[in-house]
Amino acid sequence: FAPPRIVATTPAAKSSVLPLRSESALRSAVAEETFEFTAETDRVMEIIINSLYSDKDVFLRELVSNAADACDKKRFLSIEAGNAADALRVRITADPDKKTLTIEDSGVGMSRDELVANLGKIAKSGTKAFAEALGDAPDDVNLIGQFGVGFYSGYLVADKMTVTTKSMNSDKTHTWSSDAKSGFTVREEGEIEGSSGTRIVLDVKEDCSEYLEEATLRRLLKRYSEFLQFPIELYASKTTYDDEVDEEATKKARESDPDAKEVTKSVTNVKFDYEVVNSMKPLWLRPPKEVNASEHSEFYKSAFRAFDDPLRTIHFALEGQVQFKALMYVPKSLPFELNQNMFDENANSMKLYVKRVFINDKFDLLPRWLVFMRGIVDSEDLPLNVGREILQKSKMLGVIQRRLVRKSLDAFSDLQKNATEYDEFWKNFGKYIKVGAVEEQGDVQKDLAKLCRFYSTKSGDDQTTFSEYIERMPQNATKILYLSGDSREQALNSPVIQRLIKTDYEVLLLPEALDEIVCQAIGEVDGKKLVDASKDDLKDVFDDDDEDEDNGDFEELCSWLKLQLEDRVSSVKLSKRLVDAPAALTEGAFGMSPTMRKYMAAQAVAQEDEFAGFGGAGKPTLELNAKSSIVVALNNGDLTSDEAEDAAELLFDVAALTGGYELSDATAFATKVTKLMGQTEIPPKKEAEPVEAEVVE
Ligand SMILES: Nc1ncnc2c1ncn2[C@@H]1O[C@H](COP(=O)(O)OP(=O)(O)OP(=O)(O)O)[C@@H](O)[C@H]1O
Repeated sequence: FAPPRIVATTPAAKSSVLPLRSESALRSAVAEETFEFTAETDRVMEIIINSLYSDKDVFLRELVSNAADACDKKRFLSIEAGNAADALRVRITADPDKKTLTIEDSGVGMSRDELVANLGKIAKSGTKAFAEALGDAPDDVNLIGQFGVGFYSGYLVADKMTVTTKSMNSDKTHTWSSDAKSGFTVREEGEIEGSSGTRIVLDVKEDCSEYLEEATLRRLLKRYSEFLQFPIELYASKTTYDDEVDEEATKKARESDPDAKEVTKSVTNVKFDYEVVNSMKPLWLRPPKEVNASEHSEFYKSAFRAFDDPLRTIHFALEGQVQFKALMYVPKSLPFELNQNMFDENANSMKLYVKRVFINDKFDLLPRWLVFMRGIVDSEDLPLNVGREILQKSKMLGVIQRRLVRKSLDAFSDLQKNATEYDEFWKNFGKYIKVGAVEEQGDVQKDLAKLCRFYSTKSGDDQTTFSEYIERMPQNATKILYLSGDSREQALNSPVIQRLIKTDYEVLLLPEALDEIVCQAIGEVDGKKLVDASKDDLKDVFDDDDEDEDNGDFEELCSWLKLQLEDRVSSVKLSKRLVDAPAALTEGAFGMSPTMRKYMAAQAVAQEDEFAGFGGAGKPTLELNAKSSIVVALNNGDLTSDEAEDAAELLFDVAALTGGYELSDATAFATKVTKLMGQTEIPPKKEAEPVEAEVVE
């Protein structure tokens, strides 16, 4: 049955959510202003209209979630003001004759300024990032929601959108309208009695008429709005089979028997009315065991605009002094917003509800290293109408936070049981875990340390955990050694750990400054101290401290080198750690590794603060390899010669380069190397062998 044309007298219009005047009355209203979209918005709309055409369905999810958000806001504001909010609902009406689809809500609505601001520019992340991401996946409509361009997705199916809205805080009603090509107009509709709300009318494109069909709308709304807390009502047909008196048959029957009973017949009646299509039972209130994976998946996708399934689901209720229900998801991929800035404030997606009322998603329900988690907390005891600051400090919130962190840690540690899953997790969220290990203390830090992975001299392309490292440690060994570097290869090739590698003592290789900060913060794992291999004297590692500390036959060379390199080294001594390299630079216990020096210097530049110059703190020690031919030659040579001076400089520069330090004067280094190359004798060209001509028959 074809759905009817909607006229003013149908139940639909009578019970309109937003009590507006008829359309002609609206049109007669006053002055209209014309606006241009910001350049960014224009670009996004262009992308939406031209490239995102493969899954147009999402427009309905976007517009219905905006409508439900508006209802959420109104409910919250009404409670805060001590008023009862009137019936909150969202209504969807298709008119196949006019080719319009209308989405109405009785939410907060928008004032004129809000209309211009919210629907004139991109709400959140901006087009640049949007367009960049689309570069890789030009057809991925799921990105729309993630970029906060939800409203504009309406243009996937509509040539024109008209938004009529009345704000909770204003008596005036305004209409926004745009064909997405030539900016938008806003006009005032004059005073209209009644409550706030928004009505969006889409002029549906010729080739999108399926979105005017009841079956399509019902299917999509079921998918997208099942978990929304307000009634989502679709204007739909209802067929009833009623018994009616069959006059004709009754008359006939009574001709032969005047006392015959009325004859009835069954008739089909089709009525149109609004029908609630969602169950409105929040998922998190249901007993965890009764919610299956596909329900979680649907909920996760619709509540958090995700496009893949969650990696893990954490669903629990806490009873007792503090009561709340929580539902958290570990995402499978890094949420888009975090691509640009790993702690983007807008990326926080933990929603706080108090007794089923949405409060907001801006609370720090989790420490910042868990910013990637998505979820909902519904508290029974938090006050509904208290300011954010007070609530943020409340003890109850502290209890909730601790519990959420604990449950998250349990889930991560459970993930470790599945190597493939954990690899994926670590690739996406490893840096958050590391930041957590730096910022947390006590048991939480210990648990985070268990989740950390690092490259090592024995791990190859895989990474190792502290506990795997400890299992491989020699008996009685007490130190977990690490070395930072610009890259894994650079650390691996550093002369500082040559002998450790030769003697099979494992060293963690840390290619990022954060890794080193993590090791320093953790300090100790299962009683084994974490020690920087370039700072430690390694006495107990090599077990050969019988050799005394003095520099023996090299005493004079060491003192001379110290004088030569006075501004760059704090001391010069014979080394126990070297195998092939002639020399290495090492740091004292309180020194700073080259990686850390560079990191601090970069921070100082970035922040332009008092740390500037900090990178130069402390001088390293130059350690010499007594078995190296160049060191032996220097020791036996004339230290007053220019050649000895050059060799001393080169010795230092090579040690600095291989250790990951930056050369202070690269030109001087190049000059010396060029001079050396000049002394290299390259054998003369070999006589070319006469080539025998091939005989072609
Ligand atoms: N039905 C509505 N009622 C009231 N305000 C609305 C409605 N629809 C949109 N808005 C306002 O317009 C803004 C922009 O909406 P849009 O969907 O483009 O982005 P968003 O909802 O903020 O971001 P996201 O889509 O990522 O949630 C919203 O933040 C809201 O303030």
